[in-house]
Amino acid sequence: MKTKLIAPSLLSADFGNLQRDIEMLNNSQADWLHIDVMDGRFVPNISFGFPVMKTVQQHAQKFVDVHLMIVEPEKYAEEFISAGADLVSVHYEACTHLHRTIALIQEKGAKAGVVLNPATPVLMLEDIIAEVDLVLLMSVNPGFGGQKFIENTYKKIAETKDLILSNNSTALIEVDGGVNLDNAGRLFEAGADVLVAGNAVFSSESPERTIELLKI
Ligand SMILES: O=C(CO)[C@@H](O)[C@H](O)COP(=O)(O)O
Ligand SMILES: [Fe+2]
Repeated sequence: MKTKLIAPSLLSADFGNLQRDIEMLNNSQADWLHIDVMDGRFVPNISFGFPVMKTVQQHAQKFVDVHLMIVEPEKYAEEFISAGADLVSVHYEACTHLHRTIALIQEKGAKAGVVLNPATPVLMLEDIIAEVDLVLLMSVNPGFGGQKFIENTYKKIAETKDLILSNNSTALIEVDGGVNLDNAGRLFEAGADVLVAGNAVFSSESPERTIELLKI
């Protein structure tokens, strides 16, 4: 899979014009569509679930990247895969049986990612890194778009890269939260493969142009 991928987050899209925004992304250089699912329990916010996923499935022509910010994600992962998810990422902090949940996602035909909150150390992944397709590093505390990027993420990217290399893993590194035109280049240089961008894309004058610029 090629690196320097951009995954615009639909959380910052115009929900009254969701189909229009998905079509805009289809016609842009966006590589993935990032779908943030929040349950009001794992994070202090509620976003959307299956009805919105249905709209995404009907219109998206891009790889669909689902970020589950929910408790007991193992209960819902399969339904998100049936609804069109190509990749399902679950939080380390939300999984009692992470190994089982990763295997379940892969058995149901999707790629599986593990997500770390800003305060969770990378070393917690030592015994799961060989199994996952992607590590998603949160660079803000999950729950909301438009927050300030946490600088400690650069250190965590380097640690994740080392962990991946020392385990002969092919996992991608994705960074999510506060990504913008000022930090995207440095994040790719540090070793990120995929950058999620919500506010930076959707609050810009030209989302298509911003997506192009985020790759430079
Ligand atoms: O998972 C989350 C937030 O919890 C993200 O995917 C945000 O939606 C990214 O938004 P920006 O920080 O880029 O505005
Ligand atoms: Fe996200």
